[in-house]
Amino acid sequence: MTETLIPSTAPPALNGHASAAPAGAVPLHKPATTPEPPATDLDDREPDGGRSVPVDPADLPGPGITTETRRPIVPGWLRSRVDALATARHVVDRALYTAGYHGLRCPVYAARLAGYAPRGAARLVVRTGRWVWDTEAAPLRAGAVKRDDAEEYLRLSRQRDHRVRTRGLVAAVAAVFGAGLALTLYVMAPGWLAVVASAGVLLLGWLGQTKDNPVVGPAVVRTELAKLTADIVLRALGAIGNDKINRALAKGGEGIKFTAPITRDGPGYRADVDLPYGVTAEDVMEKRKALASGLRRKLGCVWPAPDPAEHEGRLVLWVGDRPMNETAKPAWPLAKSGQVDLFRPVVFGNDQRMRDVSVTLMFASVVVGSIPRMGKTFLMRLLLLIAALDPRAELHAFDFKGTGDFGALETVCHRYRAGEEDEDIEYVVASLRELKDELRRRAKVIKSLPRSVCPESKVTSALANDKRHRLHPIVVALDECQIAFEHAEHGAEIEAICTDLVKRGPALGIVAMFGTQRPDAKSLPTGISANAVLRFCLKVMGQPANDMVLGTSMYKAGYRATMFSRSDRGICWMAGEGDEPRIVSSAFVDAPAAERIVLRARKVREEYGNVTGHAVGQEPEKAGPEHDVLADVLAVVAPDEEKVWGERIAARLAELRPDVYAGWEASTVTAALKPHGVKAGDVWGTTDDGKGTTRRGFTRADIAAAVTRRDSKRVAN
Ligand SMILES: Nc1ncnc2c1ncn2[C@@H]1O[C@H](COP(=O)(O)OP(=O)(O)OP(=O)(O)O)[C@@H](O)[C@H]1O
Repeated sequence: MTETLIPSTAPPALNGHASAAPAGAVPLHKPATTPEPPATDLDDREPDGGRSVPVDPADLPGPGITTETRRPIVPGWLRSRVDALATARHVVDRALYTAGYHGLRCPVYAARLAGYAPRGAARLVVRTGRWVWDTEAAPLRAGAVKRDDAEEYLRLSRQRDHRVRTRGLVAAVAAVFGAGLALTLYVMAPGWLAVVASAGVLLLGWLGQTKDNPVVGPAVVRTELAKLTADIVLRALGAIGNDKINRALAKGGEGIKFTAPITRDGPGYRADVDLPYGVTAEDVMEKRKALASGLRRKLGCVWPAPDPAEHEGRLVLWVGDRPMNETAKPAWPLAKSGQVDLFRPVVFGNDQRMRDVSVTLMFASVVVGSIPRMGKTFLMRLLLLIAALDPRAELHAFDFKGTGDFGALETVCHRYRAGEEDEDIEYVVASLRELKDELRRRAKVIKSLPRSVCPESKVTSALANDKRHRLHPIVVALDECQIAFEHAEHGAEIEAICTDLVKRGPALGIVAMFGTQRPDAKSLPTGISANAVLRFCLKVMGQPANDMVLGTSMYKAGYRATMFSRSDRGICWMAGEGDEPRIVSSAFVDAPAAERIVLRARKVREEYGNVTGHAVGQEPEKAGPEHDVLADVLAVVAPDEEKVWGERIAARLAELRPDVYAGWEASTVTAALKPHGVKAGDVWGTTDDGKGTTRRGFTRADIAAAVTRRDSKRVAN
C-alpha cells in the first residue's frame, strides 16, 4: 500500500482510503488495490515544524470484525416448496407434452418407416456382409502387402480366416434360427408373425432413414439460454455508460469484485458484485434498460438491487430465465381456503423469484397509483378480499369509476357504492361522516382503556376480538379517489375526513386505501400522500407521479415504477413493508375467483355474526345539505375584515360547527372555495404573538361575490 504522508495538522477526514477486500470475497480479477492518490501540495507543506505522520500507519488496528457468509447446504430451489414444485411440474409437463406430440404422429412415423424399410434392408445386408467378410481389416492387409511384410500379412490373414469362419457361422445360425422362428410363428401363432414382421419392417425403416431427415423429430425444440457468467456481467456493466465502471473495466476489472460465486437463485441467476468506489447500486438500477441490453436479456428478466445488509457499492444482480410478467405465478394461497388475521402479514403476491410476498394491512393507510389498465383496481380488490377473509373486519368499498369492479364484494360490505353521480357522492359522504364519528368514538374508547388492556394506545388483535369495545378492523377503499376529492360540493369535506382517517385511523384500527390513475397533488392531497404507510406503485409515466405514490426522492433513489413496461400488469414497487421498497407481482384474482372467495368469506362472517350494513340492505342516513360551506365561510369573516388567512377561517369554521369542520386546515378551505371561483392570495396579517407576516388567505369581497353568484344561479334554475 502506498504510504502517503500528510501533515499532522491535516483533518482526519483526509485519510479516506478504502479498506481492503472483505474476508470471504471472491476476487474475479486481481483484488482492487488502493489507487495511488494524486500528489497534492499537502505533501510538500510542513506546517508543523516539518513533522509528518503516515496516512496509513502500519500499527493501525483493524476493526476486528470479520463477516462470513455461509452458503446454503441445500440448494435454493430445493428449500422452497414453490420452487421444487415448479421444477417437478415442469418435468411432468414436458413428459406429457412429448407423449402427446409423438402419440398423434405414430401412424405417420409407421408409414414413413415402412417406406424406408427397403433401403434399411439393403443396408443391413451390406453391413452384415462387410462384417462377415471382415472388410474393415482389409486396408491393414493391403498395407502389409505394400510394405512386403509377409509375417504381418500372414498373421492378419489367419485372423481374417478365423473371423470369417466364426462370423459366417453366427450369421448362418441367426438366419436359420430366424427362419425357424418365422416358420414356427406361421404355424402356431400367425398373428404374432405379423407383429414381429411389422416390428422388423419398422426396424429396417429405422436403419434406412437419412441422417438429415430423421422420421421422429424432437417434440420440444430447446434453445439453451446462456448461463450468466462473470464476463457477461462485466460486459453488461460496461454497457451502462458509467465512467467509473468503464475506467475500472479498462484496467481489467480492477475495483469490481464478485463477492460470491454466481449461483442459481429460484428461476434465475444471482451475482453479488462490489462496484468500483463511488458507484452505487442505484447508479446501475437507473440504467436497467442498458444493463438488460448488455446482458442480452429482456428487460423483465433483469433486476439489479442494493443489498440492504451491505455497503452502498454492493449490487445484487438477479437475472431471471424469463421476464417476470411471463413467469407463471403460483396460485394465491388464500384462493381456495384459509382465513386472515389483519394484524399479521398476509401473502398477496410474489417477487421476481416467485417467492411469496406478504403485506400487513393493520396500522397502515394505503396508496395505490398507476396509469390506467395496469392492475390498480385488481390490486385494491385483492387487498379488500384479504380484509373480507378476516371475519371481524368491516368493509367500506367505493368505486368512483362506476364499473362495479368491487361488485364481487357487495355481500360482505358494510358500505358499498359504485358510481360518480351526485347521489353516489352523497352516499359516500354520509358513510365517511359515520367513519368520522367512529374515529372519535374509538379515540375515546382507547383513551378510557387501562394500560394493561391497551398498552400502546392502539387497537390490538385481542381488542379487536372483544366485541364489547367495537374496535374491530375497518377497511375503507376509494378507487379513483380523485373523482371524490374534486367534487365541487363535497370534495373538501371528503378530503378532510380522509386525511383524518389516514393520520389517526391506523392506530384506531381503521385502514384507508386510495387508488388513483392520476397520481398528482389534486388526486392525492398532500395530507394523504405524505402520511400513507403502504404504497403500491404500478407503472407510471414520470418522476412526479412516482414520488407522489412511493414517497419523496424515491425516484432519485432508484425506485422507479417508470421502468415497468405496459405488459407488466399487476407488477408494482411496494414501499412501507420491510426496510426497502421491493418489486411485487400481485396475485391475479379475477372477478369470478373473487366471487368464490367472497362466498367463503360471507359464510365465515355469518358464523362470526358480522354481516351488516349494505350486506343486509341497511344504508347510511342520506347526507343532506347540512351545511353551506360558502355561507359558513362568509359568516366567520366579519364585515369589516377585508382579508383573512385561510388557517384563521379553518379555525373559526371548526368553532362554528365542530362536527363538520373539525380537522380542517388552510388547504381544506382553499380546496372548498376553489370550485366556487374563490382563489387564495397573499394576505398580510399579524400572528397571535403580534408578528406581521404574509400568508395565504382570502378577500371577503370575493367570498361575498361567490355567494351572490351562486344564489342567483339557484334562483335562475
Ligand atoms: N395481478 C395481475 N396479474 C396479471 N394481470 C393483471 C393483474 N392485475 C390486473 N391484471 C390485468 O390488467 C388489467 C387491468 O386491470 P385493472 O382493471 O385493475 O387496471 P386499472 O389500473 O385499475 O385500470 P383503470 O385505471 O382503467 O381502472 C386486467 O384486466 C387484468 O387482465
